[in-house]
Amino acid sequence: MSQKETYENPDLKKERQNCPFNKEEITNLLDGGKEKTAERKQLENYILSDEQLKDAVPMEYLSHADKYAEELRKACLLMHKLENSPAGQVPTLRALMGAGLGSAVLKEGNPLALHYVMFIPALMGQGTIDQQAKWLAKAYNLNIIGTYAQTELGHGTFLRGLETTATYDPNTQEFVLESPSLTAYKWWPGSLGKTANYAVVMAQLYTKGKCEGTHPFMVQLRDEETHEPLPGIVIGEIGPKLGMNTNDNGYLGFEKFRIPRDQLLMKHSQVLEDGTYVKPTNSKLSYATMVFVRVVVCQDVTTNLRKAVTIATRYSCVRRQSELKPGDREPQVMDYQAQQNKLLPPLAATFAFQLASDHLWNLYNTANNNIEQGDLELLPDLHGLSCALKALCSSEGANFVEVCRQSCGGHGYMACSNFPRIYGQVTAAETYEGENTVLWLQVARYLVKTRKEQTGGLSVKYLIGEEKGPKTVDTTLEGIVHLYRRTAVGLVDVAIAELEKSGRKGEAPHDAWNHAAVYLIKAAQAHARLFVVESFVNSLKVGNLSAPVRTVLSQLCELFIIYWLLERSGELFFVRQFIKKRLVTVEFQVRTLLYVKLLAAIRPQAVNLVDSFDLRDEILASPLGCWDGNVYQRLFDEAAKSPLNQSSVHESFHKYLKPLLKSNL
Ligand SMILES: CCCCC/C=C\C/C=C\C/C=C\C/C=C\CCCC(=O)SCCNC(=O)CCNC(=O)[C@H](O)C(C)(C)COP(=O)(O)OP(=O)(O)OC[C@H]1O[C@@H](n2cnc3c(N)ncnc32)[C@H](O)[C@@H]1OP(=O)(O)O
Ligand SMILES: Cc1cc2nc3c(=O)[nH]c(=O)nc-3n(C[C@H](O)[C@H](O)[C@H](O)COP(=O)(O)OP(=O)(O)OC[C@H]3O[C@@H](n4cnc5c(N)ncnc54)[C@H](O)[C@@H]3O)c2cc1C
Repeated sequence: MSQKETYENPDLKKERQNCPFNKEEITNLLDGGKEKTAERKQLENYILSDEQLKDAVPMEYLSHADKYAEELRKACLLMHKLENSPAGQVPTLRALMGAGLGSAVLKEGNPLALHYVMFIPALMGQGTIDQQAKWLAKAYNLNIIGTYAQTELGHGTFLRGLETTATYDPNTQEFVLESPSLTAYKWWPGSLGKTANYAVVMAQLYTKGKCEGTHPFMVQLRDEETHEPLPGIVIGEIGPKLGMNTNDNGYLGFEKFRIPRDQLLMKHSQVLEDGTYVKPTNSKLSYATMVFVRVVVCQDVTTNLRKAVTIATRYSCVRRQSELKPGDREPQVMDYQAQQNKLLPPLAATFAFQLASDHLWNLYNTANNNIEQGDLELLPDLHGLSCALKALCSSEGANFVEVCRQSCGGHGYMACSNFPRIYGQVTAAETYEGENTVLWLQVARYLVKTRKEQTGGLSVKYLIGEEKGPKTVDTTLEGIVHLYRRTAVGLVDVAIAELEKSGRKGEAPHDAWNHAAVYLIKAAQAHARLFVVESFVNSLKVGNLSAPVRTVLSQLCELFIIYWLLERSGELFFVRQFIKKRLVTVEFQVRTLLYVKLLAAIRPQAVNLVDSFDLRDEILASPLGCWDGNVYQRLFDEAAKSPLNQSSVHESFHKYLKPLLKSNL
């Protein structure tokens, strides 16, 4: 029987009556078309109907090692199912690696994720045709399993500071890999601890006595039969983390470990037999794998946020608490304006982030195709935008997930609510693939350069030339977007002024940069927000939307844009001409009024909107968020699974508590 034919909480039922828009239209929009929705549903049925992929007990009750073994069992089973998948191989892999369908089966992280998310992309992006011919088929067929080993105990951010060396020996035509210190040990790579037997390793390349910087090397780590580490390889797992505990992050040391010359991935730079080094056209091409992951992380974080918002919104319409009108029945907590203020901005953000991530994905594909043809023109814009959106979506996403958890009161703190796992994954994305502050500073570097040199890519065009648009308060959506633009330009100018002030005081450029960091980061964040709001507004202008869907999406768009403006109103004060014209005060008052009106207007559609995400109960994995709203029964059922409830008196009572009770302390 489908979940929709069973019990349905009466409050949720009421929320779902008279929905003014077609939910399916939004589902199709988010999936990328009707056919894509059908394909996704088919894939979900195929995967989620398999009894062997279900958990016998909740993961929280397993030991660290058992969790890993259990997730690996399911991960391998999923790979066996790949062949007969009703969707294509790539869509299936994408669904299984990320926060959507994959998370319904592998709740604590997929031990094979790095193989698909970084190892294969690194081979494709960094390997020559010959190298791809040698390893790609093996990797796709899972004859070998790889990871991406870059970060070390001593350095994650500063890649030029990596210590692992790969020294070319022309006599044997081999590279000798070495970890010269404890801090040189690779530390963090996912799947490295126990799963992978190969890795793309980033190491400082030495040839003819000279260091040529970090380069990617294909390295076998374990015997293909016994899985034992090869002689000269020191390997292990780094231990429990805040989340993602079955990604088996690991450590790796090299003791004069030799690999053949042709295991340097040589698509962009080469070492010839005699040791001659051939430079790449751009030294940052070896960073391309990170760019790919930054792009997909934006989509992944958005999927996770959608889960959190669905759980919190449904729960808030089932939960009744306190008194709104004296003497009346306790209201649904969603009817408190304070609760709407918590949940409707993240609901709107899921649309804003998805639309911006779609833009980034398109830019990535175009830029990547051009790079394959030797045209690197789009690379700076791709780097700037991928850093900006990765940092924005993950940081705002993590904050929103935490707000969703809080909006569920005590029950949101339960492990079974799924908030701890969702938060663990989203906050990890604030750190991995470039720590966010570091990425903001990369964005700022691009903005300052563009503004000063008056040349840059599409995403920074607004920094070139004089700003256009109204100079007074304009209450249209376009007017607000213009305010965002003026703020973004204004903050870059403030940061540049700060840099120049330090320069006039005689500070060296690197010191001036450090002393302007607060302004630089604000400028980078304003730029990222501008891109997101512009994407949202522009997406609503085009496309084949029905009038009711356009109405509700426009309300969400407006709410989101105003929400951010109010949240970040302090930043308007940095821009001098806003204060001069008393723009800030007027804007603030007008916007607050409108914001509150929009909360009330969207409130009745909150459940219908999260329903349109079409996230199956197995993906939400939370008694608080299930479609039927049978929250209390499901919480009780979850508690029944606790090992502490398997006997009326636990053995520890006899061992510890009883002697204490009987003693006379
Ligand atoms: C089919 C399957 C796929 C499906 C996927 C589906 C779902 C997956 C979703 C989720 C994933 C799930 C699981 C994965 C989980 C975890 C994976 C985590 C993996 C990792 O966590 S893996 C390690 C990542 N670790 C970093 O992320 C290090 C950060 N640290 C850096 O990134 C650099 O260190 C930096 C940039 C800070 C300084 O680097 P530096 O010191 O060398 O730079 P420097 O300052 O000298 O130069 C500056 C000049 O380079 C340009 N520039 C810099 N970077 C560029 C780039 N990338 N591209 C093009 N240009 C670039 C600048 O724009 C400038 O340009 P200009 O000079 O013109 O201004
Ligand atoms: C869950 C998870 C999975 C991971 N998976 C992988 C993997 O598969 N492969 C891999 O190679 N790595 C992986 N990593 C490592 C990850 O990429 C690094 O942790 C990350 O890049 C941050 O580097 P760091 O740890 O050296 O932080 P640090 O750079 O030491 O950061 C510490 C603090 O210093 C600040 N800081 C550093 N540099 C600057 C600067 N220039 N200006 C201002 N502030 C600065 C940071 O903002 C931060 O506040 C993973 C990490 C996590 C958490």
